[in-house]
Amino acid sequence: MSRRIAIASDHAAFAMKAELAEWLRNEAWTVSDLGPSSTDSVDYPDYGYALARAIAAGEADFGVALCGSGIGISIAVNRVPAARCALVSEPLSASLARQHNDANVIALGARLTGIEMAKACISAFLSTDFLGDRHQRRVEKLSNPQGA
Ligand SMILES: O=C(CO)[C@H](O)[C@H](O)[C@H](O)COP(=O)(O)O
Repeated sequence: MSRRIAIASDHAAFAMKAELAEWLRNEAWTVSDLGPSSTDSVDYPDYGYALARAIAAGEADFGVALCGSGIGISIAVNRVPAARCALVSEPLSASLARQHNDANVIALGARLTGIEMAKACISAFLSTDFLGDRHQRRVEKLSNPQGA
């Protein structure tokens, strides 16, 4: 299995991004840090789109998207059709996002979720497979918002 993961944030989650990137590298993931590179104030859509484009281009298998609440960047990521981003705050939702939704990006809120809970969510996400079957049909419909 390929182990390429991209991570991006805004300023509010810069410290969490740095810690999670180092942790993921220690967990044997090849990590692409898509920024930002400082705590200067930035706009989460810019980084969410960069992360989603990396997923769409096949440059990463999974993504981690971070902002203060996780809300803004998850909305941005989900505007790129190839990305399926799940905002979570506990590990069961992270597992279900993989099992039922084939999510390829996990979003977390650095101002709401502690670092150890964030790691637990990411561990659950990355160790869980998509179940397919009836969920496949539903996930395919996510790529066709105009309907059949
Ligand atoms: O997008 C968000 C809220 O939906 C994030 O929490 C952002 O990180 C937040 O809006 C940034 O706020 P700031 O006051 O500019 O730090």
